[in-house]
Amino acid sequence: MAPKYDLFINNEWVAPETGEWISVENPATKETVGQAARGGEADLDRAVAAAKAAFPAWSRKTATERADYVHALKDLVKRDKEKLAEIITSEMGKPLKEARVEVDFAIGLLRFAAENTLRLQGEIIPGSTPDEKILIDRVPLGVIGAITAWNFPLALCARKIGPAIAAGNTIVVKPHELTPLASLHLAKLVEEAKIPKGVVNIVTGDGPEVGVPLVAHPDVKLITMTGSTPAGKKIMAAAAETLKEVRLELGGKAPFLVMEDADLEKAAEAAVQSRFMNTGQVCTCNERTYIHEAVYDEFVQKVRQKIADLKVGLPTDPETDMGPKVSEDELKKVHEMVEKAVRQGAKLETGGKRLTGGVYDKGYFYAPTLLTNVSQDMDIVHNEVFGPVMSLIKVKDFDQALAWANDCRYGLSAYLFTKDLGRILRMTRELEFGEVYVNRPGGEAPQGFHHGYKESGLGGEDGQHGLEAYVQTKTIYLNV
Ligand SMILES: NC(=O)C1=CN([C@@H]2O[C@H](COP(=O)(O)OP(=O)(O)OC[C@H]3O[C@@H](n4cnc5c(N)ncnc54)[C@H](O)[C@@H]3O)[C@@H](O)[C@H]2O)C=CC1
Ligand SMILES: O=C(O)[C@@H](O)[C@@H]1OC[C@H](O)[C@H]1O
Repeated sequence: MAPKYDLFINNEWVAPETGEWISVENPATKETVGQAARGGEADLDRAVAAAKAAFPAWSRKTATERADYVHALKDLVKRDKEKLAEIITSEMGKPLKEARVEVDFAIGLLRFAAENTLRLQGEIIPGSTPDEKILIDRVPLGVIGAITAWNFPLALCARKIGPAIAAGNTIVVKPHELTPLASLHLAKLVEEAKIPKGVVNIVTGDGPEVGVPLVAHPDVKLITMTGSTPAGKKIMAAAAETLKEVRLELGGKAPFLVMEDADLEKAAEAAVQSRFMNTGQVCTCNERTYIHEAVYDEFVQKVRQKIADLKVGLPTDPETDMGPKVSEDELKKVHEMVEKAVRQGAKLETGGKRLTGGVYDKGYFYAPTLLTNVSQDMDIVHNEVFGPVMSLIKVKDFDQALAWANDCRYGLSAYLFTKDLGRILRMTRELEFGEVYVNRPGGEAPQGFHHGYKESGLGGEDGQHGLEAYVQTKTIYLNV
């Protein structure tokens, strides 16, 4: 039977004040796989009050004590890896093998937070008199508000909960309304790990009813959000009312540069993987592939074959490489973008349509799509597709590739395939992206730093820099 979840507030499961629940749909079958409470503002207020009440005791625990709790949570996630992967797949549609990778990533994020909270060091600097010392301490902020997207239902939650609580804060999480189930299972593990009440609270519901009051709440000190650029801008503007810090992980439009000296086989493999992983629904996906004209034809041949080899099907089938889009709306958005690109002169090599027949009729399956003859002025080169559509653009040299890569309002990830160290060094200076993959496919590490420039966001997450986002400095002029 599909599970029905209440809200997780103060380590208790409480019914929403709205008296309503959201049905969560499997995008591969349209079956209901669970129900999550439709929270409202009063629920959110209760959750923030619980988090605020929990803060003094939690922040007074030693870093080691907090780390032990986060380790315990991580161990339970590890224990439930298969169960969590199944939940992710059922609510989001990514192939089970990718869902397992997501669980491993969540484990890595929790592990990093637990292992590194003792490294949140302060500073001692000379005072203004011989007897004075100035201490710059690092202290937690208080209640954190976290808002997540649907493409990584578990990892995005872990990415925010781990460092926030390890650093001594308490947290209220609003998962995406399409995919709340993995985070609710995580809430059960928070309970089992005996993390004290009120430290982690999960309020499900949609953006206007839970997200908006979370951002507006005066007792919430920092908002960390993953999602679209338009929503991120609204959140930033709303947070200004209470002068809250915001950390925003937003859209991307990653360029993938393939130069004439690249290992073409590896580049083609990585380009396809980085485009079609999670059905193209990752902010770091290869959204536009720039290929040097000397190797363009050979590269097209290689990616055409690799795309033809992709098996689209039920995400629970071990043979499946690519599952459905997450929703009907998302599928339509992608299809309209492809149609527009073709109207603007792109050549549709393969795909470009919804898949039908057999299992496809039940879900939101879109054919892996290849567009050639794409030019820099087309809309598809500038707007985030977030779907299984590969756009190939021919460039005459590295200068043109760099210029076109930077001709973009986003600045999260980029890819470069070349053996030329001079080009690699030049790219480090000139490419306007916060995360660059050189001669490898995408996929960030928990110890790295996931940070977008321009309209891709603000602040960044992961690693030591990401952990430090959850503390503020306190300057103490110490005189005895
Ligand atoms: N950065 C990324 O990795 C992601 C980017 N996207 C992009 O966003 C597009 C739309 O996806 P959506 O799910 O509609 O994203 P969205 O940005 O609307 O939703 C993300 C989260 O923000 C919440 N939210 C939305 N508006 C809010 C507001 N004003 N105040 C507080 N919370 C708010 C939502 O309830 C959800 O939990 C996708 O097609 C894709 O292009 C989607 C998912 C992840
Ligand atoms: O939201 C996104 O798409 C990214 O932040 C994504 O989250 C987990 C993946 O590893 C990231 O690329």
